[in-house]
Amino acid sequence: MEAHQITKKYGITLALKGVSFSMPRGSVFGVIGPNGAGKTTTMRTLLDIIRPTSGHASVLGVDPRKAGPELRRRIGFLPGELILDGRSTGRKLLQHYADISGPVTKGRIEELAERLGLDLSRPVRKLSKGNKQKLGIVQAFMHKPDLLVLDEPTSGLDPLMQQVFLDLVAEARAAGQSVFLSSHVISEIQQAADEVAILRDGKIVTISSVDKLRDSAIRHLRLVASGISVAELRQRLDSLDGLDNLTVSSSGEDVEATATLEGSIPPLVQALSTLSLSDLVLEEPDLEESVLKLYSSPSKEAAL
Ligand SMILES: Nc1ncnc2c1ncn2[C@@H]1O[C@H](COP(=O)(O)OP(=O)(O)OP(=O)(O)O)[C@@H](O)[C@H]1O
Repeated sequence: MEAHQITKKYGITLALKGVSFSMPRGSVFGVIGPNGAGKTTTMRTLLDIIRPTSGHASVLGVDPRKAGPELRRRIGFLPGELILDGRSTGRKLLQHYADISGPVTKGRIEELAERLGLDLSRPVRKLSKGNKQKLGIVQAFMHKPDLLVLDEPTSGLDPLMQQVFLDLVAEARAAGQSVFLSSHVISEIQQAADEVAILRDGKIVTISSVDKLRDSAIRHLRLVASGISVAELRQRLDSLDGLDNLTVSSSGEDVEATATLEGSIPPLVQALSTLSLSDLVLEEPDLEESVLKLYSSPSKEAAL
């Protein structure tokens, strides 16, 4: 799937300001961004539910504006706001969708429903929000489409069901299907996606592999040293690249320092090598913190 400089205006609101990306077939591509960033609008233009103001896209190698039901059948779409016929039972509704976008392998709907703990015999109007979302997930996955487009797929799902969903994504990927998903949950993107785009204010701020994003993420540092003054320790750490939010204080005989570290570790290890340390903690990179920084900081507008 490819997008080239897509813009979308709603009246005077410029919802998309030139969105471009390329997603290799068979990969899982995640989009994250704050509310109103343009995630849903991006998906809708890719699926030709709405027309872009300018720019163009290619979906499964086809221009979605020119493609008909044949392309739609190759796509499984889970919209952010599901509108379902409340009078039908889940089973009837899914059968109806299967008639439109099938073929669906016999037993597939039941298998997915069972894995998600979804009762297919209940009228849709009596289902909870999470159970309606499960129905949406089943209809997106059931016909094993070449491309899955999923808008906030785990919204309303409990942690156990979120894991089932992640399993379904992993299986789709293993079967060669492509997955384009949006999420507010960074850990979910981290687990599910190969690549992640961060969308902010109608623009892609960063496209990066999840591994690269993790490498560039912020770590928290805490150390306790003895035989050194507060001023000396501060001086030694202050000059390190990527070290921020440094605090140094004395506690009895010892000196304690805390900081955040963004970037490589060896210079830090070298700076600490001659210290007499009684404690040293360098936490797991905090992807969430790095991403939230990208949501708001104008200085990070370059691809990682
Ligand atoms: N039909 C519409 N008419 C007018 N403005 C719209 C319409 N749909 C979206 N917008 C505006 O376009 C911008 C992008 O909205 P969009 O729904 O794509 O964001 P989003 O990233 O999906 O947000 P969220 O995380 O809250 O779902 C917002 O400023 C929104 O108010």
